[in-house]
Amino acid sequence: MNAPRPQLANAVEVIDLTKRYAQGRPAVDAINLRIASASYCCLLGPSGCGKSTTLRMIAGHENVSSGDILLEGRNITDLPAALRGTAMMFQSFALFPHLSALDNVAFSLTMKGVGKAERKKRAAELLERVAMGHLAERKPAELSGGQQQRVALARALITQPRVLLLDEPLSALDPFLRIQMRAELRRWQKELGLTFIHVTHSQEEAMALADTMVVMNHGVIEQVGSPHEVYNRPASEFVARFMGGHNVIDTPHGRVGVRTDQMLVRPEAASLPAGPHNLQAVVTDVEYQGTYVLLGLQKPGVVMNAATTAELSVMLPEATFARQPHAVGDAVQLHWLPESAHALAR
Ligand SMILES: Nc1ncnc2c1ncn2[C@@H]1O[C@H](COP(=O)(O)OP(=O)(O)OP(=O)(O)O)[C@@H](O)[C@H]1O
Repeated sequence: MNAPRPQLANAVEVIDLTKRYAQGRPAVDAINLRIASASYCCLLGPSGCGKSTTLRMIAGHENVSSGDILLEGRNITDLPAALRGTAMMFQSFALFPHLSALDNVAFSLTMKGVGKAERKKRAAELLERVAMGHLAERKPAELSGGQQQRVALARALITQPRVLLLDEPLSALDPFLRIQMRAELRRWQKELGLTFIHVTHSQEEAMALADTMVVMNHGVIEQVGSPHEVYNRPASEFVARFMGGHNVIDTPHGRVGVRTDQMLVRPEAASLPAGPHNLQAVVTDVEYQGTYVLLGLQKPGVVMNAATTAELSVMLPEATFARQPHAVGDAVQLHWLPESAHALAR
């Protein structure tokens, strides 16, 4: 009998990983990252931040300029993609249109020289596992987006990877299906006990899925943490603005982030405790959003015209707004508790 496989703390470790496509700033600039075994990790950031390049280097689809990639302690930096223990699931699922679901799943076993009967058996088992056994003979065009995703998942899993790499896997789906499928991905990850590394530009998607979020910008990692940590304690001004739901405010003690739902709106003349936790402001926008009302505000004295955008936002529960409504042009004071303000690095 085989000894049980030791549970290694890190599935993937990236050390000083750099990718330089051309002269100038590297696309990925000496990043260091540890991704825990059997966790769901989301690489998140704006277009061009280097998240796909990072994923492709882990997959072996892109050479590294310098640095190392370890998978369960093995240095895989220079191994071909097929020998790494990773598998990739792409944006549009990249299924072969002329092959049935079963043959799509079995395909990479053909490449490995596995016999036909064995290929079909293993592919059929995996399709059963993703609840697609009854549709095994259908071609991709005869399947819904969600069903295609399950086939793509089965196809990626047939090589028995230790780590599944997902490059914007939900972006081709309509918004309703996207939410359904992300719940399914999360469920599969937990059930299979595999490590998933998922690239997305959507903060909402990353927060819904990730055990660990890695926020990137300009080829470097700005912050690593659980969705709760990243949302509640953004480390930098970039993370606070990128995650949304925060105001970035200059105080005499430096720049701070305050969540828009942790700001209180008081009348202009209200007497509030002195300190760096108050601001005078003028309401520039009132947006009804159902369970809450979003106020846009500017500092007093800003000349308003059609192009003026709100500098600050406050999210008020609907009932709070109903008790004390505000209209565009109202002068108010904003107030927040000292513990709601978090220092931000530039
Ligand atoms: N094959 C390539 N040749 C040259 N430059 C590239 C290549 N691939 C990516 N880049 C550049 O490297 C940087 C990072 O690109 P990358 O695709 O990793 O970003 P990304 O965050 O995944 O963006 P997106 O969300 O738009 O896919 C960008 O400036 C991009 O233009």
